[in-house]
Amino acid sequence: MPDIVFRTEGVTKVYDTGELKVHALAGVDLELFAGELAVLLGPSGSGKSTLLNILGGLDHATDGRVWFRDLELTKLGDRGLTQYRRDHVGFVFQFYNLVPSLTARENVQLVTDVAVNPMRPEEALEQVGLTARMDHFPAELSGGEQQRVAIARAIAKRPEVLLCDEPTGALDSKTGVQVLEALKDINERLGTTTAVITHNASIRKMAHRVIYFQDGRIARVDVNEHQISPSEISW
Ligand SMILES: Nc1ncnc2c1ncn2[C@@H]1O[C@H](COP(=O)(O)OP(=O)(O)OP(=O)(O)O)[C@@H](O)[C@H]1O
Repeated sequence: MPDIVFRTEGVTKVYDTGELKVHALAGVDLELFAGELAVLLGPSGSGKSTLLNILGGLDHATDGRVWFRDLELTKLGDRGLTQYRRDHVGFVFQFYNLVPSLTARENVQLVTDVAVNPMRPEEALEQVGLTARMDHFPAELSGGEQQRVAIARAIAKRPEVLLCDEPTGALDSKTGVQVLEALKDINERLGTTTAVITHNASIRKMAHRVIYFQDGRIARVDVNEHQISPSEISW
C-alpha cells in the first residue's frame, strides 16, 4: 500500500465574482504519495493552481474533502490552515519573492529564525548548490539562482511537502534545468513529497507520476516507469 500524504474527495471550487460563477474545480479525487515527485499538467485555466492552493492551505475548497495525512484540511479555519502551512508546507512560485535588501543567506534566515526544527541557512543553500553565492544580494544573482534561493528558503524548515507553481516559468531552458535539478535532488535526498505545476510538457519526463487536468477535473494520471534526469530535458 502506498503511503498517502494528500487525499482529496470530490473537491470543487467555485469562484463567485458577483455576476459570474467560475467553476475552477469540478470534483477532484486525487492521492499524492509520500516521497513522490508529481507533475501537474493541463491547459491554462484547468484548475491546477486552484488545487495546489487548496492542498497548501492557501485557499478553501467550496465542497469536498481534503486530508493531509490524518489532518482534514477542509475542517480547518484560517488559523488552523496557517499553522498547517507553517509546520508542513514549502512553496515555490514562478516569481521568487526574495527580499532585495537581504543576501541569499539572510533571505533563508527569515524562515529559519521562526521554524521549529530548521536546517541552518548554509545547509539549505548547499542543498541547492549555492554555497558560493550565500552572501550575494538577489540583484547579483541570475534568475535561476534566485529561484534556487527561493527553494532553499522553502525547504529550510524541512517541510514534508513542497508545492511548486510554475517554478521554471520565468526561466530559460539552461537555468530552468538547474532549478529542476535542485528540486529532483531535494526530492531524492530529503524525500520531500513534491508537486510541480508546469505548462512545459517536457518536464513530465522527470516525474514519478503525471497528473493531467482538463476543465477542473483530473483527466488522466500516468505513471512514469523511467524518469529521466533534468539535464536531459530542454525546451
Ligand atoms: N481568484 C479568482 N477569482 C475568480 N476566478 C478565478 C480566481 N482564481 C482562478 N480563477 C479561475 O479559475 C479557473 C482555474 O484557474 P487556475 O489558476 O486554477 O488554472 P490553472 O490550470 O492553474 O491555469 P494556469 O496554467 O493559467 O495558471 C480559471 O478559469 C480562472 O480564471
